[in-house]
Amino acid sequence: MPDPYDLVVLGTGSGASTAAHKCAAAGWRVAVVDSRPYGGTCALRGCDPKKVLVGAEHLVDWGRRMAGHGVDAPPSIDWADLMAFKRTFTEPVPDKREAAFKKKGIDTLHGRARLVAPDALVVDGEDGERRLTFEHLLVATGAEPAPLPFDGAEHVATSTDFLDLDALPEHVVFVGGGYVSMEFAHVVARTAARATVVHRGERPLEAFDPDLVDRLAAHTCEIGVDLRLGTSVVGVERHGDGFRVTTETTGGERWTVDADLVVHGAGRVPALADLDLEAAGVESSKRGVTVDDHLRSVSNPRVWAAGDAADSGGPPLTPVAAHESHVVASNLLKGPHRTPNHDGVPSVAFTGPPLARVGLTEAEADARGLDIEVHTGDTTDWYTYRRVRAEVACYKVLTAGDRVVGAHLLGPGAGELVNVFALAIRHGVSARALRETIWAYPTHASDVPYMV
Ligand SMILES: Cc1cc2nc3c(=O)[nH]c(=O)nc-3n(C[C@H](O)[C@H](O)[C@H](O)COP(=O)(O)OP(=O)(O)OC[C@H]3O[C@@H](n4cnc5c(N)ncnc54)[C@H](O)[C@@H]3O)c2cc1C
Ligand SMILES: NC(=O)c1ccc[n+]([C@@H]2O[C@H](COP(=O)([O-])OP(=O)(O)OC[C@H]3O[C@@H](n4cnc5c(N)ncnc54)[C@H](O)[C@@H]3O)[C@@H](O)[C@H]2O)c1
Repeated sequence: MPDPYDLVVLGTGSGASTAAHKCAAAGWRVAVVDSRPYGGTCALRGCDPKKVLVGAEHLVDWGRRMAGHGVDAPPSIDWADLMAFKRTFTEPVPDKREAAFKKKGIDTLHGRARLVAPDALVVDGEDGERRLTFEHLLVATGAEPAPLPFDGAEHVATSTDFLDLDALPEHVVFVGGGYVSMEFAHVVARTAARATVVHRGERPLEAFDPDLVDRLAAHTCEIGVDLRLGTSVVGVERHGDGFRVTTETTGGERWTVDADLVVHGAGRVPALADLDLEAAGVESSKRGVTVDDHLRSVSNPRVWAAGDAADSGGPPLTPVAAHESHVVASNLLKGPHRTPNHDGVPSVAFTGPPLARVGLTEAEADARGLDIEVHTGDTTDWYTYRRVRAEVACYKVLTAGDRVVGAHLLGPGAGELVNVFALAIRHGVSARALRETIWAYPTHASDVPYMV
């Protein structure tokens, strides 16, 4: 294998792949390194397997809502079968990804990477340690579950463990009330099992519109999830065949709940801990590798970062990691000229129904001093939502003059519809243009003119 490399890429997920492929296509000598099977979080342990489970959950929920309205016997989830179906998506990924790298002439290394000098690293693999030197390094090591600062943290399963369960235990307690916990709790609620979410904040899904979150939170309780707000998990211990979870409310009251499984949904942090960045003079913060506007390390010009491991100001989401990988590739090949554009990045919590946002919240628009108009309403009695017997559906769209600056959607189809508003925000499509577009009917998008 040639050494030094023009580019070594740490990671094989969304933040890594584009840069590796583009630089190899330009004739660079490239190596990729991963300590886990190739493919990264999204394809193997995140978005893709999660959405397979969510798809089944939505089918069960829709079937339940339609029961007695032309549909008999709502479907039910067979967990083992669903997991087998999920694995048809995840299992082929590592070999396919590695073969694609190799086909482009990229060297593929397996093992844990650690920096040892400003231009060198060591890969600790099955065949022992191997030292590599590089002209450029891309850190795309992603994120990992945040360390939990309480006794018994070793008993807490990760989202990766949850997504690979052969059987779903009777009662699952989730620590935290963000994306992971809320999405998984809604899946659990559509099985024979029970879910409890223990969240320390006053609302779950804190980055979303508070009014829509309140509706979703109420619905979450209605479908049987025990949602404990203003409550922190402060300890987990073994108890019989399961676990006892100790919690404390903001008022200082202690409460315990017994669980068959406790799952970490308490946030993720950049996976930099054992990279030894200091050895290469690479500065980082708790949000990732400290980078300039071009995603280059501020302290070591050989080093670049993209995705969840980069302190780029972008949210830790797959499309952002992929976009940043493009930006790094472009800057590596043509010199630093491109900056990432994080405007109008949509985000969806795939609960049942999904909750989506893009652009600014009302509070963020106020903080920027924007003179906004708020278009909001309950849509459960609109045709689109009555037809599927939606129990909860609403929207809030923010405009400043003729400009759409934020959109917040809750209800079936929200995860697709938000992309229309993302297009408008990112490319300056006016509210008037959205009203005057001829949308296919009847579709979720055909409601857009009534929302702006
Ligand atoms: C359960 C879950 C669900 C999610 N759902 C969504 C969703 O629906 N939509 C969405 O947009 N985002 C979702 N995300 C977030 C999304 O998965 C991430 O933002 C995205 O995968 C980040 O890509 P990345 O390339 O930065 O990192 P990753 O895909 O995490 O890749 C990093 C790679 O680096 C490797 N690595 C780390 N350290 C080292 C080392 N020292 N040496 C060698 N290799 C190393 C890791 O093994 C990993 O393969 C979800 C995340 C989770 C956990
Ligand atoms: N649909 C999606 O796009 C999707 C899905 C899953 C994950 N993700 C990504 O993964 C990241 C991590 O997701 P997540 O759900 O783990 O974290 P999160 O940051 O969304 O939410 C975690 C919440 O847990 C709370 N918390 C922390 N410790 C606690 C404790 N001891 N007791 C009670 N509450 C506690 C925090 O206050 C926080 O609000 C997200 O930021 C997101 O970028 C995205």
